[in-house]
Amino acid sequence: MAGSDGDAILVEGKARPRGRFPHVKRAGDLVFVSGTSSRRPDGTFAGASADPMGVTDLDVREQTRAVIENIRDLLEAAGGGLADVVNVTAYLVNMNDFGGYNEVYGEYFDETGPARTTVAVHQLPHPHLLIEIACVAHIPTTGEEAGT
Ligand SMILES: N/C(=C\C=C\C(=O)O)C(=O)O
Repeated sequence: MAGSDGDAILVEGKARPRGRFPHVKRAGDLVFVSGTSSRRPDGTFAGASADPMGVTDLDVREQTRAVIENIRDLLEAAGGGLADVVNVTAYLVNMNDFGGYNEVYGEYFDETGPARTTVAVHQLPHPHLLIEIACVAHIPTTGEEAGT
């Protein structure tokens, strides 16, 4: 954990938030994960490349996998994991990517897993992004967090 102010956590080794918000915020036994992309700590994106002419190659499957793996890391910093996720909100810039996204999603979660909502949005905070996911996890506190 890079920093923690009360129940707000910035996770060391992960891409820094692009604004003044934490990666993760705990509220009681619920842990809220900020919208997360496939961004790496160096600012590049898994599932996105561009040639010198600016022609892009964007892969929703690779981006979806990287997003979920990033979320896994954030949840582990909060003492939990993907199995604790109870709600997912996924933002796609193009519903034509739904199939690829849904396929990779199904490798991580099934009908016993979190509730899910998927919507298309006009834009995400970088033109190479096809997907961003925010989620909520149920991770009961152990008491150690409060120093008890
Ligand atoms: N969650 C937000 C941006 C995330 C960007 C990223 O993970 O690359 C936000 O601006 O609210």
